[in-house]
Amino acid sequence: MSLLGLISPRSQGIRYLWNTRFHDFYEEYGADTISIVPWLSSKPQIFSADLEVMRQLMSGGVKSPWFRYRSFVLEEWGQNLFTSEKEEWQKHRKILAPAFNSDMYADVWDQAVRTYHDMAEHEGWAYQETVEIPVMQKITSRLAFIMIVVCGFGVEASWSDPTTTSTGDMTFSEALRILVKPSIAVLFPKWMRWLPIKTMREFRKARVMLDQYMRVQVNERRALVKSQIELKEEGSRDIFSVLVRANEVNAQSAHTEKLILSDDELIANVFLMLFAGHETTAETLSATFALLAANQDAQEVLYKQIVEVVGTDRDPTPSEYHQLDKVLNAFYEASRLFPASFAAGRIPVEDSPLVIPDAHGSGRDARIVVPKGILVMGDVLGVAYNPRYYPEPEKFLPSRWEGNGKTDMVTSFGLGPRGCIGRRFATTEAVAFLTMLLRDWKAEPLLKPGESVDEWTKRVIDARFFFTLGIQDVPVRLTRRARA
Ligand code: HEM
Repeated sequence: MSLLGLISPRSQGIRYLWNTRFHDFYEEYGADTISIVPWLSSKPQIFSADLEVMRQLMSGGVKSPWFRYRSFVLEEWGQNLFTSEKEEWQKHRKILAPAFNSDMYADVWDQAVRTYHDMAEHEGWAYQETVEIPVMQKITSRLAFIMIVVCGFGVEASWSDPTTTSTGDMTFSEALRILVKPSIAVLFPKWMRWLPIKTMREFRKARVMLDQYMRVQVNERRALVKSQIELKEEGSRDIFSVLVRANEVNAQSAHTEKLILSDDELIANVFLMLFAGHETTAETLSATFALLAANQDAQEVLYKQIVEVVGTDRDPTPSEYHQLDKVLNAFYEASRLFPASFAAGRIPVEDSPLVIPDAHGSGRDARIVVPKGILVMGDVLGVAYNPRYYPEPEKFLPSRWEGNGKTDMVTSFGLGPRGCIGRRFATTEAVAFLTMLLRDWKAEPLLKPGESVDEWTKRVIDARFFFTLGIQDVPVRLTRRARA
């Protein structure tokens, strides 16, 4: 979409995709894939809410001619798994994938449980019967931040760490928080960071500090990992340590020496985790709380399963993840209704065929060739609200994910070999945290004076856009559940 398109009242800016998700847009043209031809200037674009078209665009691995639309935010730290294509992408994926293993997920689970206890203690919830949370995102964002800092970087972080920048030197945690909070600083040209504006100054300082810190860390961990390998000792399980270790092992092996990341690439990938995994998880979790608060029956189903599986007097263990499938399904359903990554832009690097299925009875599939350089937008929101795939798409129905193979239809984490590498990281964190919180508390809408639940739902269950799609501020009231 052009700048003019984004600001024109007819297009309603970036909310256009949200406002058209109920398919009137596609129905108007009798197709799930349409082309948009600008009146004055700029190239035509193709939009598709068809799952088959999305598969062709998004699933491609090393051979795919469909390159991702460039993301300046994710390029901030250099080439990484998200921004690279073809053989370069394959190299990054092969090195990173082993870090996402069952040990790491067990670590994520334990850390999410620990963080819940830490939060309850520091927020003073222990002796309260009700807790009012004006903005749930403040909780989920801090959780997601701690998770990625501890399990991604291997750095200690806790609920009581300061959240604002002190006037003295920044801590590592503070600097990360500045970079990770949705800031317009990343969107402006780099020279603008030298302007005498507080946000820009802080951003620049945090950026420089983290860069220096990470370079020292790479060297220190490399030395540590080398000695661990020699002594055949087990290393730490955070992503950073696992990557440094994989790099060292590969560097020592004649067969895999091509699978080595430079220091810059290593750092770029660790920061990518922070960006790709923080806001996405925090917003989806907040949406899950909002939807469960507005749908008490669905919340009771989860509560029942949590008590059946875990009981009320011990913490859940990582091996119970699969038994808590109703909790996972609620998170999946929230990610369908509020897909953080709401559109998948792809541009072919050569003229490329695209099959457009006959979704509305036109008689046959269309086979087109998309010229090199034309933007094709996989409309993730359009698919998520397409009644051909999800009956009554606007309803929050976690039970739609029950049954064998149903979760293959989860599109909110991407598709195929280029799908989200952090999917299990996010779902593990979510299931562990939801289990802990919903076992202790019943979540309900926190209403304004005189407001009804319907009015709350209208106000809150609505999209908000920044780098990703999120939900409006979620105000929730927690009431303590009686323990058996
Ligand atoms: C609810 C949480 C999350 C959602 C909804 C989500 C969604 C997605 C989607 C849709 C893609 C594919 C985008 C495309 O093809 O254009 C993706 C890719 C990716 N995600 Fe996530 N993500 C989440 C959490 C995470 C976490 C926790 C991490 C890291 C710890 C992560 C790391 C990545 C990376 C590195 C890629 C690029 C993979 C590749 O290109 O091979 N994500 N994510």
